[in-house]
Amino acid sequence: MKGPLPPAITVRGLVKRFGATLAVNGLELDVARGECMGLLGPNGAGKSTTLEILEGLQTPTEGEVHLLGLCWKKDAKQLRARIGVAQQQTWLYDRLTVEETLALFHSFHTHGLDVEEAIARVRLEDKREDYVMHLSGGQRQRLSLALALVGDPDILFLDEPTTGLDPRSRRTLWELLEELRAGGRTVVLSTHYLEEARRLCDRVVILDRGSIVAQGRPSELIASLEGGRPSAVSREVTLEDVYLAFTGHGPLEVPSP
Ligand SMILES: Nc1ncnc2c1ncn2[C@@H]1O[C@H](COP(=O)(O)OP(=O)(O)OP(=O)(O)O)[C@@H](O)[C@H]1O
Repeated sequence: MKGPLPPAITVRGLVKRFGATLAVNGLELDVARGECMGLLGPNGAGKSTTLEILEGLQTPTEGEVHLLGLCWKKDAKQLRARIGVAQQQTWLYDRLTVEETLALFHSFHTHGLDVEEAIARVRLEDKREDYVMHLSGGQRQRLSLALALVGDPDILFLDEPTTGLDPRSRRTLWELLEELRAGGRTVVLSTHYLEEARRLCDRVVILDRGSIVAQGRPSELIASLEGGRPSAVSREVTLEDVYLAFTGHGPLEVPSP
């Protein structure tokens, strides 16, 4: 008899050192299937390093990482086919069109979305025949997302998917990501935009200096600070307050455990 499906991601005792720098310091993480989890934290907190280890692009110094019950050491080929990655700066061929770029990436996969479907998912139909070098920043980001989706992955990793975009392009991308979420895919994204985390993520993990300083549903984290609101702070507590409080820079006090 088949047992329950393994969780999307489990991380145990993850450590990554670069020389004297401790980039990730004993991380423990579980991501359920279909969950959208956000990694937040100040510059240098270890978000990209953590994502890159999950994506198989870096090897951990210590610890265990399992994705869909598989691990990079033994099951790299299988895992490659089951994850999609959109990095902060995806390297693209400027002299290919949108359609050609997707066809190329599609050819790397044995199954997945067809090119037309991937183009439609990110609403680039009217840019299909444009060269990549003529795309705007937001259109490039949407193409990167389509490239991550073309293999129809079980887990999608997005490293700061909307950094550098204007507010309208950011909103367009949020709408696309909300649709993906609704489709039940597991998503892990890193972001500096708290509004993005609040809008898209079921759960956020706040990292600081390689360790988790807080985690939970955005609404739970906000509620956890409500009691510590000093009278000087009469407005509603926001996710920004949570972020600042847990990284040691905010006006609200973190409740003692
Ligand atoms: N290849 C590397 N060699 C040496 N140090 C590194 C390397 N990659 C990351 N680091 C260091 O590890 C720490 C964590 O970096 P990381 O890029 O993971 O942080 P981050 O949270 O993604 O930051 P940001 O928000 O600025 O992208 C930093 O101190 C960084 O300088």
